[in-house]
This record gives sequence, C-alpha cells and structure tokens, in this order.
Amino acid sequence: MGRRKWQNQRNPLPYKNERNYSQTTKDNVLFRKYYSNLGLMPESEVQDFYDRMKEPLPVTFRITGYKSQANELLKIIRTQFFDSLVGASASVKSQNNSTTSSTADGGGGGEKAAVPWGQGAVAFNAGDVPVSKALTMDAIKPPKCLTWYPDQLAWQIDLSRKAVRSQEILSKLHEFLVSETESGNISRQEAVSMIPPLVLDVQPQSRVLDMCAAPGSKTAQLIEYLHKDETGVPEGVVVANDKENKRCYLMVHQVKRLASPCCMIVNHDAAFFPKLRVSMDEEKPEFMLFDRVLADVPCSGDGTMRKNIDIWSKWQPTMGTSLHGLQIKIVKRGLELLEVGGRLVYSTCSMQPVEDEAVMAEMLRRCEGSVELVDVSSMMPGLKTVPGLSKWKMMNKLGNWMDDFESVPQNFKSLFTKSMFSPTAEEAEKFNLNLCHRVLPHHQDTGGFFFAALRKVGNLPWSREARVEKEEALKREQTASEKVTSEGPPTQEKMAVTETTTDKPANSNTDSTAVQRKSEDANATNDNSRKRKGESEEGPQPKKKELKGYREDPFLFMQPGDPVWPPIRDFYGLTDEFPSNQLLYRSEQGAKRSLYFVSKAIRQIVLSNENRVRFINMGVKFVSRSPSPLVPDCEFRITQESMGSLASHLTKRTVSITREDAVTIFREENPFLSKMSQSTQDTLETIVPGSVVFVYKPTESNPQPACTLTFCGWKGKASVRSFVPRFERSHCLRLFGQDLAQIKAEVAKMKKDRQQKFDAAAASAADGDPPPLEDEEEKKPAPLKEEGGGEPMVKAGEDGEKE
Ligand SMILES: C[S@@+](CC[C@H](N)C(=O)[O-])C[C@H]1O[C@@H](n2cnc3c(N)ncnc32)[C@H](O)[C@@H]1O
Repeated sequence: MGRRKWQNQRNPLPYKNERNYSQTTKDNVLFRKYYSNLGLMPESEVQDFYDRMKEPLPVTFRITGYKSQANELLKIIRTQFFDSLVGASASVKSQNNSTTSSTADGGGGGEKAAVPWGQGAVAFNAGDVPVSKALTMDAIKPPKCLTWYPDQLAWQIDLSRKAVRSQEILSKLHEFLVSETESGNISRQEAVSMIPPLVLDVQPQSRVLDMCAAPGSKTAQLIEYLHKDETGVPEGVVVANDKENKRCYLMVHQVKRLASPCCMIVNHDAAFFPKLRVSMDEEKPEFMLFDRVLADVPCSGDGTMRKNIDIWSKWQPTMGTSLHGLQIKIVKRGLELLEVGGRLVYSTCSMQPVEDEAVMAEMLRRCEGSVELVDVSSMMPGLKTVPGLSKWKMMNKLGNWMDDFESVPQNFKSLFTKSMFSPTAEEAEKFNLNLCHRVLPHHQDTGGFFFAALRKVGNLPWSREARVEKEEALKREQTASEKVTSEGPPTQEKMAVTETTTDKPANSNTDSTAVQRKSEDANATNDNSRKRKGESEEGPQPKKKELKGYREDPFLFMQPGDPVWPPIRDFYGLTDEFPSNQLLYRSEQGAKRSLYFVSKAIRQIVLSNENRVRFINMGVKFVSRSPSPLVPDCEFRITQESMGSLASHLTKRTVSITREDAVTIFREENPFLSKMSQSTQDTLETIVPGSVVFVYKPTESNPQPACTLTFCGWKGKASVRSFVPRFERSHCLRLFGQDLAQIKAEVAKMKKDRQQKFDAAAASAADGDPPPLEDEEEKKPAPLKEEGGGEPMVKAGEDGEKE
C-alpha cells in the first residue's frame, strides 16, 4: 500500500495541510451556545475556550521503551535539539522585537513568540509580510515538558510544517523524531491520550484488559508499564481488544514495536467480551478476572475538534446521546470482568456530560455501592483538570435546554433516557462525581478529554456471587431469628420473601435504570434475563453473526518431541529451564518458518479459549528459519525482537563487546573480525559461524551510553554484522554519541548502495551470511504521525525525500 493511502486510512479526518486548516469554517452556533451555558467553566473563560478550540493542536510525543534507554534518549534530545531550540527561540524573540519595532504600526511584536503556536503564522499569512519572513520571526517556540508525565518523558513542541521548513534545527529534529518513531523509541501521542494508562496504575503483575484499544497508543503505554522493571518476562498480561477487525491490525504494528510476549490482540464487541477461561476443564471451567480495565470508549469526540476539524460542521448537542447506551454497556461488562479490588479507568474525548458523568452516574447507580470513584488527582501532579459535574442540563437538537427527563418534550422522548440527566441530590451526595476529571483545551493547550477511575469494592449486585452472598445472609438471618424466637421451621411466607428477594432484578430499584433498560438494549443485566437469553457464566453471548474480517493463521504451541527443537536448543545453549512449551507456530502445514514466544499467562489463555476467543496476534518472534551452508547444525536464526525477553536464556553464543566494537558494528554493517577489540575477537574465535547475541554494558572507563544494549547479529567466517533493523541501528548509533549528520550520510549512502546490492549480497554469501529477514530489510520511514489518527508533521513524500 502506498504511503499516501496508508496515511489516509489511519487519519480519517485529518486537516490535510495547514492552509485547509485555516480555511475551514470553525464555527457552530449550537456548540458555542452549549458550552457557554453548560457550566463547565466560568463565563470569563468561555471565549478563551472557544478561541483555543479553533487552533491546531501542538505536537506532543513520548519517549517510550525501557527506562534506561529512554533516559539516554532524553539526554540526546535535550542536548542536541532542545538546548539549541531554546537559544534559537530567544534569538527569534529579539529579532522579532527589533523587526516589529521598525514597522509602521510599531505594535508589540515581541509578545508574538508567546502566543499559541500556529496563531502567529496564520496572522502573518493573512497580512502582507512575506510568509518566509514571518516564519523566521514567529516559528520557533521552545519545547515544553508535560510535567505531569513521569520522568520528563513527554514533550510538546511546535513542529508545524512551516516551522519545520523554515528552521534547520526543527527540520533535523523532525527527521530525528521520524527515525526514532520508526524504531519504536518515540511515540507521537496526544497529551490527553497519555492520561488514562497513567491513572490505571499498571504493575508488572497486572492483568490488564484494554476494551476498545485500536489503534493502540494507550495499549503501548500499558505494555511499557507492565515491563517497567526491565527484568525478564513479567507475570502480567495486556489483552488489547477492538470490535473493528481492520483496526485490530493497526495495533499489530504498534504492539510489535514493543516486543512483549505478554500481550495479545483480540477482536470482540467489548459489550459482550467473553470471560476468559484459564483451565481446559470443560466440566469445571475456571475464569480469569482482570485487575485493571481500560474503557476508552467510542465517543462523539468533540474534544478532538482541534485535530478533526470536520466535527465543527457536524456537531450537534445530541451527538453523544446515541452512544450513551453503548458506553454504559461497555463499562458494565468491564466491571463484570474486573476482580474485586481492581480498577477500571473510563475515558472519552468528548466533553459532553451525557457521555461522561452520566455514564459514571448510571454505573454507580446500578452497582449499589459495589463500585466507587477513586481520587487519582495525585497521579498527575501539575495537570490542570476541572472536577466532574453533579448537575448538568441536556440540550435538544433545536438548542433548547432540558433539566430533567420529565421536561423532555414528548416528540423527543424516544431520544433520551433518564440516565442521561443529572442524578438526584441524594444520589449526587453518594456518587462523588467531583472525582471525575475533565481537561479543557484552553487550560494547557490540549484537546478536550474526560476520565475517571472506578474501584470495585464488592461483588456487583447482579453477579452470581452477590446473589449467593445475599441468599446466605438471608439464611443466616432466618436461622438466627428462628433460634431466638424458637418458632420452628420457616413459614411459607418467609420462604416466599427469600425467593422474591433473590429473583428481583438487582437494580430494579431505580427509575432511571428501568427507563434506561427499555430504550438501551435487550441485554438486561439481571439474572432472570440472563437465564432467558441463555447467557452462560462466561458472559452475555452476542447474536451469532457471520465472522467477518481476515482469517488468522492458527496459534499452535510446539509439542514435546518436536524435531525442530533439539538443534535450536543445543546451538544456542538453552537449558532445560527454558519454557519451550511457550513457543508457537503460526502455520499448520509445510516447513515451519518461525517460532514465536509468549508468556506463561498468554499461553494459558490461548489454550483455554481456543474456540471462544478471536485471537488476532500475540508473541515475539524468537527464531526464524534462514539456512546457511556455514551453519549446518541449526537452520534457525535468532531475531532482534526476542532480545528483550529471551537473550538471557542463551548460555552459548553471547558475546560481550566494547563500546568501540558496538559503534563499528553499527556503522560499518559488515566489518571484518579484525576490526573488533582483542577480547571480542578472542570470544568470537571460540564460536562457530551463525547467529550471535552481542551485549554492550557501560563500564567505569566507558560509561556512555549508561544502559545495556543487547542485540543480535551474525558471526561469519571473517566478519560480523548486526541483525538490527535500520532505524534501530540509527537509534543505537545516536546512543553511542554518533552525530545525526553521520547517520544521514549513512542513509544517503544506502540509496547509492542499492545499485551495488548484488555485489554486497554476493560478498556476504561468500562469507556465509544468510539473506536478511523480511522485517530487517530496508524500510522507508513512515512520516511521524500521531497515534490514533493525527496529522502527519509534513506532507507525504516530503520527509521521505529528506532521507
Ligand atoms: C476512542 S477509540 C480508542 C482509542 C484507543 N484506546 C487508543 O488509545 O489508541 C475507540 C475504539 O473503540 C472501538 N469500538 C467501537 N465500538 C466498540 C465495541 N462495541 N467494542 C469494542 N471496541 C469498540 C473503535 O473501533 C475504536 O477503535
């Protein structure tokens, strides 16, 4: 697929370029009326809010991956780019001051550098100052650290296309970010989108369900947090789900970059997500509950208007009402799959209470105290949010306000439910909706966003456990009262009470629930309806539908006695402790090309749910078949993506290298053995040709970079090479302090070298090198794009040409 097409698919509503952005009409009378009077902000802020909604979003990115490497990368970004950008910004300011003071109007241009990015450029375009000059004066703004994100790993910066074009330092930074994004070490992600995973508080042992995960920017964060200890394979799992089959594949790329054996991508309607089994006993199935659930639900998305400008013309005050029911169903299912004591984070990029507080209120209402809102404000120090509302109004299509369900005109009644309106004063007292958070765009130059964290403190009233508890409590009460009154066996009357109590729908005591049920869906949550509909313990079953989408290859675990295994085991010195039963194939027939590795927990889920769950992807590629005449003993080559989780298992073929060795290997691609340090040569001498693992560790005399780097490579007859994808190699070179120009030259050389490819391949083959694996072949970088559908920083083709 061409890059342009790919961009369009990932960005359904991008503003194609800044000219289009500034030309689109960004006004909507009802929108203005709605947010001016809703009560989200004081009147004095309304204009600021409205103005900010019309501006494009600044670029934000996160440095990702293992912490030690992330810190090293941060050092590079600071010293090589940010320091000069701050200097450049200061000099632009003074240049700006002197230029504008000499103009006829003489009006205070010095302040222009302080206005939100993009605004200045738009103003100049409209006037008669040449664009290029305007840009030099206005384009540079110093990068801003998102201080609420841990370890200073998230940043905001002006990388508008014009700014990039006009400033060399920005153009270099842009190139750097594209390359580092390609190697997975940087993620362009909207600032507000970074919040939910942060407040979910994921630990290495957490069992996490991401219910609506595509395209996966939050999933990536969840996986990173799972691996935060940087040691071995964490116990926890991330199950990333999306209803849209095609969107699941957007996640595959995202997740692959993180090379985690603890994550799986699945494809289900979140409202009917099956309870995962963890035993294969059909008679007595055991189920897995999650301790962290992320419900980043589909929403009307008016908080994304700065990016998705089409929403301006489409916006209506009832946009959120059609999603309210689905949002409730998804959270309800999430809570059912959450274990007692666990946390569910709910988030939307809509600012309308009907998709936000109203959903939370309805869940709190239905859950009757078994769920409560958690105060997470201390988890993002410095992030400005406004507390959730306990009282709000609804607006109909005509722009008329309605305070409660009773005031909905008869002809609109079918469009609204009671649960969309504010809770009663009594409920509001209990619900603590003020613990919900809303991010307003004008506060910190972000998109609009809503999030809340729920803790499950007891069994849900409609759960089997709660019913059993209730029945037992009642029995105990009865027995106690029988003893006290010595009235003999229970009377018919008493028994009737017991039955009525247990059969009563768990949440039929609230009017709004009753109304909600009627209009929401037929999948009512009480036990009676569950029985009627043939729901099993495993959860509600969606209507059988023909499964659409790409048919996945199977996930087949390697069986004991598989003849493929002994040569791999012996060649790489894998001990009996190596969990070879966690290796799987993706093809049923023919020669097995690759073996993938998954964690113990993922294996368990796959084996126990084979015909119940639609698995899309999982596992890191451990070895790949790539025969070489030089290596008769083992046809399989180790892959780079397995290094993080499996390199420590290899008792053979691991070579400690020096800093200089590492630089030589990355720079020269195929250096002679004689170019390696003596100690490395000595070790390599003892190893027969084939795949090797190189390990660089900082030492006292050579402390930089201050992180361990483990990468796979090849020992030939007379040379070595790395098997690290190109952009990852550039990343490593940067960590080793090689300057960008060097890397750029290397990439330019690559183009020339294509001509000589056959010569190089012939030379390699003579030395016994296997051909490169598919994923290690040279890839053209995709432009740096925001996860979740952002604007490319530069037009398709532009950035590629720079390479
Ligand atoms: C707001 S986006 C999620 C963004 C994502 N969490 C991220 O950070 O990249 C909502 C997602 O929900 C998915 N979706 C819509 N209805 C769904 C349902 N019933 N069950 C599961 N996913 C659903 C959409 O396909 C979409 O990918």
